[in-house]
Amino acid sequence: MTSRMFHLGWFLGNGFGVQAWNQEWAGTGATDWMMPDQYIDLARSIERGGFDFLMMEDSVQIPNAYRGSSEYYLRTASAAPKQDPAVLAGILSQFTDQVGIVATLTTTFYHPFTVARMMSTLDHVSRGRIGWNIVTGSSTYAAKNFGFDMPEHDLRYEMADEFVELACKLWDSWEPDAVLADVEKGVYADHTKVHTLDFEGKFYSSRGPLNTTPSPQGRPVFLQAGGSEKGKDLAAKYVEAIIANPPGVEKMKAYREDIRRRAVEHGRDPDSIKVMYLVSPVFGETDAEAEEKLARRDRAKESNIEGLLAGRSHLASIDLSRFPLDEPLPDDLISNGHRSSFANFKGDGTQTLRERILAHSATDAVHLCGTPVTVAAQMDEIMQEVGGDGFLIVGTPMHRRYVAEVTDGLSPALRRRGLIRDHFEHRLLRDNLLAF
Ligand SMILES: Cc1cc2nc3c(=O)[nH]c(=O)nc-3n(C[C@H](O)[C@H](O)[C@H](O)COP(=O)(O)O)c2cc1C
Repeated sequence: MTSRMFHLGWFLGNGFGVQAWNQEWAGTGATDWMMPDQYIDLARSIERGGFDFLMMEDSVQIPNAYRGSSEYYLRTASAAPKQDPAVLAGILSQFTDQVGIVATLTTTFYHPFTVARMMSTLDHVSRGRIGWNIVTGSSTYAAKNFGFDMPEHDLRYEMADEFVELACKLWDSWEPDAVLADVEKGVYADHTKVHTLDFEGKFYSSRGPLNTTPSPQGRPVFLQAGGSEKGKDLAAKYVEAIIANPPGVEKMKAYREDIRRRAVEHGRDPDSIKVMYLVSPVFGETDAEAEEKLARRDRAKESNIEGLLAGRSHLASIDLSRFPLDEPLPDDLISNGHRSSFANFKGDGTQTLRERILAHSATDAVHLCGTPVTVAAQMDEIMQEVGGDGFLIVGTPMHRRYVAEVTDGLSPALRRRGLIRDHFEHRLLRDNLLAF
């Protein structure tokens, strides 16, 4: 049986932040992280490697969850400092031609008009290659930077729904043929085709219209990564790609079936939403070398419990230093931050916090390990089992050597099996993403 092609994205998990700054192979990351160069190299490499898009994480705070302090995060440059991914998206669009560029912008802290205008501008300057990772944010401290307390988890999704509705209306406020640019007659736009909205919602209002013209894609491609019930519903209603991290092939399959069912309930074609699974493959010159590397990484986790706890505390907005390491977390502990990821992390209550922190991976739905040829075969088998639609590679560690392993090792191996594109058929990100 011939395998179906699948999609690849690259997830820049620490956004426009400090990457592998003090590790082997980090290059000049410690001093140059705030400059665009390494991201330009990354974007060009994944374009060569046939990826659909580069997705940049974002958050808008210096974390303070672990021990109620920013000490760990600032000492280790963990999740902070960080710059605005939308600025980087604009730069990357000028150094690439075909790959999609996805920026994260939060619905909880920004205004729909700001996001609609920003995305429209980026879609223009990239000639139709922009995506928006729609997130509701998770950190109490981020909310405080904007002067309010973090709204409750499900309420944030209700706000996000109205946010996207209004943003769509703003993108549609110009009819497609409103721009004439008639130099001879001296008429730029037909004002009768540019409409005010006078939108009055529960959370947002806006007069409109948008003060920029319709962009190549009309609106950005929508992506989303929340896996709670509300998160999945928002995704099923609006997005073209959902990022997921359900552990193991069976759960991956069930997750995809669930999303496709929800999409149908929203009157959509289930093939118009791609489910992409987080993975961070480990490569070696031989399978044995890759296994050894993976084992070394697992051993390194054991000596970095504090770092792992601090990371989880940040994502969950819960100070995990308060809980005994050798007992399970309390049953009734739920997160107002990354709710579904935290529930996955907690497990079924039979393992202690220490066991969970060592066992759970935030970046791997399944473990991929071996030579590029071996990993390509593993991906083939998993995708056949799951049914689609692709993988989102998390660069850990995020440095140029790892990028090369993926784009110049794995991508050619996947191409030889006919699993990923060998050229971009279309100009627009949406068309490439929905092409198969
Ligand atoms: C792969 C992945 C990427 C994410 N990227 C971001 C991000 O850049 N910024 C952010 O605030 N939240 C991000 N999130 C959080 C989700 O979008 C979502 O808001 C969070 O997981 C809570 O949703 P849930 O409770 O529905 O799971 C990400 C989650 C995942 C799994």
